[in-house]
Amino acid sequence: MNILDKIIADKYKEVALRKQLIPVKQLEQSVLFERKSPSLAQALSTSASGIIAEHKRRSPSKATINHNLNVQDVASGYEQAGVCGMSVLTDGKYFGGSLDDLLLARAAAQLPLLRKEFVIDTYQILEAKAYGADVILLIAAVLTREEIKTLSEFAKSLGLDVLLEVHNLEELQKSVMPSLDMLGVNNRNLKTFEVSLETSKSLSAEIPDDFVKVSESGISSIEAIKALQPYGYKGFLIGENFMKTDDPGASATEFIKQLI
Ligand SMILES: O=C(O)c1ccccc1NCC(=O)[C@H](O)[C@H](O)COP(=O)(O)O
Repeated sequence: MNILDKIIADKYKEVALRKQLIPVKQLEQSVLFERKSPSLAQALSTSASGIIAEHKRRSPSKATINHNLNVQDVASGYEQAGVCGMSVLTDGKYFGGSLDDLLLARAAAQLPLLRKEFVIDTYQILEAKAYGADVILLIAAVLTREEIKTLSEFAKSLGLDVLLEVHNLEELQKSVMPSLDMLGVNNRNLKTFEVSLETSKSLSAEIPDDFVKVSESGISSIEAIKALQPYGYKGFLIGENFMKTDDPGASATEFIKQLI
């Protein structure tokens, strides 16, 4: 079983338990349900930098990245740096994140927030809205076309943007549909954890122009972004490169200053 299969098997159990504890009605009563979400896709399409900066304590490929930060400080630091959006990992077991992280990021910053989660159920999209997200991630590798359609249309009905993540051509071809806003190519091979920007480069021509293109993972230099821009990428999801520092906001500020 690869890591993604393990994460998803755990996620089905977790979501079933969460549903028992907090009914849908209660999520819908969150004051954040009334909030109009700013669009990350729109922010990326008009931005000179296109940075989506991530809050990431640890991951299956890196046991420790940074456990010494407050998510609220990271969120306000990223906002001051001028990033287009922030990605908040909410998975606990594999990434050390939580929905509370999302809520605290929401309280600290106005920028578009992505709930970075392994979404397999509409319930998680209601949670995303109730805890202040503006964007959800759907991962093509773990969803059927029908599931992608149901989940993305549900997210759109709540006013959320949808980022669909692919790793290869097969995943891309099965997933393209109008209820998606952004297509993300993940440069990390989830079997070997190796990262290669070639994945983004080789898939770019297959992504229809209607979608904002996002390159994800393994981006740690201005040169990497300059190399991806000619392939049409407008968004760049960066986690570890900022989070491994003592002050991710300051490091994003310096990065963007050099980029634009
Ligand atoms: O990061 C991992 O090890 C990982 C393993 C299995 C599934 C997903 C994983 N990462 C999620 C992400 O997509 C990244 O956190 C994100 O793209 C940022 O990547 P990086 O800049 O390389 O930290």
